[in-house]
Formats: sequence, structure tokens, C-alpha cells
Amino acid sequence: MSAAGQGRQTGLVVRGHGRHYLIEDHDGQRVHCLTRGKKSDCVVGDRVRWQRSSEHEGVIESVEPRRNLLFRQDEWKTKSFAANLDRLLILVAVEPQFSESQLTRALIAASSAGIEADIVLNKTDLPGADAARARLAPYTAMGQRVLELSLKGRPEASREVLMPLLDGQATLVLGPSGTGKSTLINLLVPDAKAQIGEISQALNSGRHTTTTTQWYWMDAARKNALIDSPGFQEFGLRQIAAPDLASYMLDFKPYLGECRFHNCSHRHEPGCAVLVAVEAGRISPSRYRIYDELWNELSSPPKY
Ligand SMILES: Nc1nc2c(ncn2[C@@H]2O[C@H](COP(=O)(O)OP(=O)(O)OP(=O)(O)O)[C@@H](O)[C@H]2O)c(=O)[nH]1
Ligand SMILES: [Zn+2]
Repeated sequence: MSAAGQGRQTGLVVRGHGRHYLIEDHDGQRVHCLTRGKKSDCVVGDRVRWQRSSEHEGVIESVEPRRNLLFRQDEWKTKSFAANLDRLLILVAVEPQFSESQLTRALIAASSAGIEADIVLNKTDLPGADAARARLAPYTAMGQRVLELSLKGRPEASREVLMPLLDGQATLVLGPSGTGKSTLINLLVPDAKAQIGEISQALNSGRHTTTTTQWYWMDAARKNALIDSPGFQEFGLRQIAAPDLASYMLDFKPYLGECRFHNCSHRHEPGCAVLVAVEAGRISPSRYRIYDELWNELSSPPKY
């Protein structure tokens, strides 16, 4: 090892808080690290090179190249969820009623980042389950996997549905407030509270769990990970150019390349195969409306 590389090791970012990060080394030891300089440009899931600066602290020297990065981008800022993910679980519930626009945005962000995503419908024990299923029917029809759970009503059955998907993976769980994210984490990560406690203490960040992204190991062997991310209001997709949108939508994909114009926006052009599919009911009206809204949003200049 060169002199400059001495003492440098790789680690996994398991939590971030401003410029403060908690890094886990190969043995599972966790060390509080700062980034060099003012910029805090690493995110949970990053592999980093770091160096010990004192017994309990270290400095992050560099971030290893990422396999992927899931993020959202509004007019002003980019918000990263996590890096190097194997899977995204989008948790929705029978109640509170989910926003189809937010669901579609999450799916598009995952697709554009090259991350496999599954929809999970929770609280199927509630009377509105059939209505929720009906709202998700276009997703199932387009080949999107939709898992059904009752995390509270049937925890063991829910665990059996989830475990085969999560094995050996780093899975980010996204979902609006009240859908059962904490219930899911607590079911699959029996010592979740202890992991949060240990981390909060190390970062001296208090007991809050909802304001930062958190990496949990589901097993002692540290093979399966769940990543919990704080809730959000807006899911901006400014990272995507409007003409690319359709290529990230499973139900639009079969028709791409079939339109009369190669640069068809699928909004008003004659000979548009997407519009024909909408007319024929092969693309659902709600999905098409969301596409149209997103197109307008992504092609308008930022508001000042
Ligand atoms: N009926 C029913 N209720 C459930 C189920 N799973 C969770 N809940 C309830 O839904 C409520 C919200 O669950 P949480 O796990 O706290 O949801 P969360 O997504 O973590 O919500 P925030 O903490 O607000 O982000 C709680 O009262 C749970 O007991 C389920 O399968 N069926
Ligand atoms: Zn078209």
C-alpha cells in the first residue's frame, strides 16, 4: 500500500446527517465520519474510502463510483434517497388513499435510475381493498408487480410474501405517511429500535428517525438490508427530459416507435400510436393524464 493510502479503508454509509455520516466497516464496526470540505456529497448506501482521524472518528476521503442513485429533483434542488440499491418497494395502502401521481413518479424515477421497483398494497384487510385493487389494475395489467399485504392483520403471511424478494438485496422502502412503513420495518427488522438508538447516539442526532434516511440490517449476517427514507411532499422529476418520459412507462413502451413521427410527443400528433392505445382503452385514462401533466411540468421553465 502506498504511503498516501495507508490507513484508508472502505466503508458503507448507513446514515447521514448534514456533513456527519455514520460509516460501517467490513467488521460491522460503525464510525462517525465527516466529509472533507464543506460539500456533503455522499448518501446512504454509498461505498466510501475513509481514514480514521481519532479513536472514534474518521474522515471520508472519496466516494466509490455508484451503481445507481435514486433521487428526485424539483426546480431548485436535488434530493437523494439512497445509492447502490437493488430494489425499491413502493408502499401504498387501502387507507389513506394513495396518490396515483406520486406512485407513477416513483416508478419513473426508479426506471430512469435502472432500479427494479415493486408496488406493495398494504391494509388489504380493510373494506376499501377492492377499490384500491381497481385503482392498481392498470399497473398489474402493464406487467408491474403488485404485492398485497396486511402487515398488521397477517404479519406472518406478509413476511412470507416479502422475504423471497428481499433476500440478499438492499431495498429502499418509500411510501406516504400512514401506509405502514414503520410496521413493515419493525416486522422485518426485529431490533430496529436498537439500531436507531445506536446510530442516533453515535451521530449525537437525538432520537428522531423520520428526518434522515436510515439503513437497517435485517439479519446478523448483514446480507439483507432495508432502507427507510423520510416522507416528502413533492416528487419532482426534473432530471428527466420530457421526450424520454414515455420510455420509463411500462404501458407506453409497446407503442414507442410505432408513431408516424419519430419525435412524437404523444399529445396531439396525427398517427400517434399512444393516442390510439388510449382511445382503445389499452392505456388507462389516469396514466395518460399523469403523463400529460408530467410533460407540461418538465417542459416548462422553472418558476421564479
Ligand atoms: N388495518 C390495518 N392497519 C394497519 C396495517 N398496517 C399498519 N396499519 C396501521 O396503520 C397506521 C400507520 O402505520 P405506520 O406503520 O405507523 O405507518 P408509517 O407509514 O410508518 O407512518 P408514518 O410514521 O406517519 O410515516 C398504524 O395505526 C398501523 O397500526 C394493516 O395491515 N392493516
Ligand atoms: Zn405518439
